[in-house]
Amino acid sequence: MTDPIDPTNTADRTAGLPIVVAVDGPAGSGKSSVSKAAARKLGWSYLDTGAAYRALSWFVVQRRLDPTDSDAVIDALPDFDYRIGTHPDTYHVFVGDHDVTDVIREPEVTAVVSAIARVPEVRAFLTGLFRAIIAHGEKRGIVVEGRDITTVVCPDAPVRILLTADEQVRMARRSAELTGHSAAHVGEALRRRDAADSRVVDFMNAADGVITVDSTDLDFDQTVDAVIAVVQKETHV
Ligand SMILES: Nc1ncnc2c1ncn2[C@@H]1O[C@H](COP(=O)(O)OP(=O)(O)O)[C@@H](O)[C@H]1O
Ligand SMILES: Nc1ccn([C@@H]2O[C@H](COP(=O)(O)OP(=O)(O)O)[C@@H](O)[C@H]2O)c(=O)n1
Repeated sequence: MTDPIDPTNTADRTAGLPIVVAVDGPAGSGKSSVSKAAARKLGWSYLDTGAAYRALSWFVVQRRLDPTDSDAVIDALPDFDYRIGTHPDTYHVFVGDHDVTDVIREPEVTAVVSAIARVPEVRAFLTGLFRAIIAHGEKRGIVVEGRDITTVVCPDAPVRILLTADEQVRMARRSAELTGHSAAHVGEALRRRDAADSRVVDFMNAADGVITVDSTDLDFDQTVDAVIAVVQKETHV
C-alpha cells in the first residue's frame, strides 16, 4: 500500500489552477472507479468527462433527434444545460432540472454516445466546458478521466496516465456490473464502442509523456495504489 496521503496538506497549489491528473483509457479499464477512489484518497476533486457525452446523448434522444444527424446535434448544444458535481462521493449529473446520474448509464444511451462523440463541434463544446469546470475547482488537485484528457483536454497536465487492461478482462468487468444483460451482448457492445471511439481519439496507445498503468493482473486496490504512486512520483504530494 502507498503511504497515506495527508488531504489536509493545502500547500498553495500552482497559481490559480488545481493540479490536474489526466486519466484516459478504454471502456471497462477502471477509469471512473479508480479515478474516483484516487481522488478520494488524495482529498481532491474528480471529473467524469464521459458523463457529459452520455448526458448529451440522453438529451438528444429525449428531444427525439437523430443522433447521427450532426447538424441537429450541433443545433441542440446551446440548449444543453449541463451540470456535474466534482466531489468523488456525492457527484450528480444534471441536464436542466433532470437528475440523469443513473439513466445516462443505461444501454440505450450507451448505444448512441459514440455517434455523438464523433462530432467535432460537440468535442470542442464539451472540451471548453471541461476546462471551465477544472479552472473553477476548489481543491488542490483534480483527477479528470475520459478518452482524450491526456491528449486534447489537458495535454500539459503534470500527471498523464493511460489506464488499460486486456479486452477480455474489461469485458468481464463491465458485464459483472451490468446485471440483466448477457455477457456476450455487453462484451460485443463494448468492443464496438472501443472501435468507434478509437477512430475519433487514440486512447489505446500512450502519447509521449503518458504513463501506462495496466490493471489486467491488478485488483482494484492495487490499481488505485499504482495510480497514486504515479501521482506522488510526478507531483511529490
Ligand atoms: N483493477 C480492477 N480489478 C477488478 N475490478 C475492477 C478493477 N478496476 C475497475 N474494476 C471494476 O470494473 C468495473 C468497470 O470499472 P469502471 O471504472 O466503470 O471502468 P471505465 O470507467 O473505464 O469504463 C467496475 O465495477 C469497477 O469496480
Ligand atoms: N473524454 C471523453 C469521454 C467520453 N467520450 C465518449 O463518451 C463515451 C462514454 O464515456 P464513459 O467514460 O462514460 O464510458 P466508459 O468508458 O465508462 O464505458 C465513450 O464511449 C466515448 O464515446 C469521449 O469521446 N471523450
